[in-house]
Amino acid sequence: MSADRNYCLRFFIPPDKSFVLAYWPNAQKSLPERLGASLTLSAASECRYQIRAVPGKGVGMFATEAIAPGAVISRERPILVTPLLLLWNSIGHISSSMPEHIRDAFFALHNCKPSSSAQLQDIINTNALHVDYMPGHTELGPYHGVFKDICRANHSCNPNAGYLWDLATFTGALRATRAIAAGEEVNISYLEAHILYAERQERLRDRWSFICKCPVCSLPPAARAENDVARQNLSMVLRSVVAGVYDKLAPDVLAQLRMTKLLEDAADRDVYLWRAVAGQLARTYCALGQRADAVKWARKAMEMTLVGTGTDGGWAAVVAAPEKTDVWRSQVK
Ligand SMILES: C[S@@+](CC[C@H](N)C(=O)[O-])C[C@H]1O[C@@H](n2cnc3c(N)ncnc32)[C@H](O)[C@@H]1O
Repeated sequence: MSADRNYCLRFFIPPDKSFVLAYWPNAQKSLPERLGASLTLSAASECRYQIRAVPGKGVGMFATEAIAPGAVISRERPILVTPLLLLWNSIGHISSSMPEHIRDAFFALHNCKPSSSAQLQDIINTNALHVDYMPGHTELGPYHGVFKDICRANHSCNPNAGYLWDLATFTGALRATRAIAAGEEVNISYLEAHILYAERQERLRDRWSFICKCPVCSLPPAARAENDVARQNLSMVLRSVVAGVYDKLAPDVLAQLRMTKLLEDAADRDVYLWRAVAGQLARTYCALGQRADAVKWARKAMEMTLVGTGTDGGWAAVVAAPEKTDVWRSQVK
C-alpha cells in the first residue's frame, strides 16, 4: 500500500444505506470490522418531537408531548460519521460517497457560513456533534456525527436537553435534563456550562454565526454578572469533583450543602457535575437515615445518570427504597 493510500478516507455504507461512515485506514483491524454488528443492527429510533420554524433561528426541535427529566426525546442514527480532522483533499470524497438520499438530507442542513466555498466542511462545522474516539482507532483522533433531526436542536445557555452518543447501537440521543412541556422548544448547549457570557457570545458568533439571546444572555447586566459568578463557582466545583475533593467531603453534610447551593445558584445543567454531586448527597442522606432528602437527591442522580449514560446507574432502586442501601442509617449515632 502506498503512503498516499494510507491517507485516503475509506467509507462504510450499511446494506440499508442509512448512513455513511468515513474512517482513516488503520494498520490493525478496519473500523467497520471493529464495530461489527452495531453498524448493521436496525437502530430503534425514538421521536417525541417535531421540527418547525423558529423566528430568527431557522428551524428548531419542539417536544410533541410532556417529557420527564432523564427521558429520551429523540434517538437517531447519524447520516454521516467522520473523523474530526479531515484532510482538505479528502473532503470531496465524502460527498461523492454519499447515496443520493443521504446527500439530499446532508445538504438540506443549515450552513452558517453560506458565502464560503467549503460547503461540506461548513455544514459539518455547523451541525456535527461528538461521537468520541472509535475503538482501536484512538490514535487517529475523535470522530463526529451529523444527524438529520438532532442537528436541528438550537442552542440555549440554559438548555433543557443533553446529547449522548451510544456506540453500542451507533445512535445519538437527546434526553431531557428537566421536565419539558408539550410544545416547548428543545435546546441543547453548544458550549460547556462554565463558560462566561462574553466568551460564550464570541464563540457562538465565530463558530455558529449568531448572537445568543437566550434567557440567560438577555438578563439585565447586574443579573448577568451574577450568573457569570455562579458559572465561575460551577467551574470551581467541577474541578473539585474531578480532583476527588468533593467525595472526600462525604461525611460533612454542611460542606456538601454549601457546594450544592453554589450549584443551584448557577441554575445550569452540567450533567457530569450533577451526577457526581447528587449521587454523593443521596448517599450521605441515606447514611443519616433522612428518607425524603435521600429520595430527592437519588432521583436527581438517576435523571442525570440517564442523560449522561443512558442507564439509571442503579439509582431507580435507591429512589424506590433508600432504606435498602447498605449505608442506610450507618451514620446515625
Ligand atoms: C446546528 S444548527 C441548528 C438548527 C438550525 N436552526 C436550522 O435551521 O437547521 C445551528 C444554527 O442554528 C442557529 N441557531 C442555533 N441556536 C440559536 C440561537 N439560540 N439563536 C439564534 N440562532 C440559533 C444558528 O444559525 C446556528 O448556526
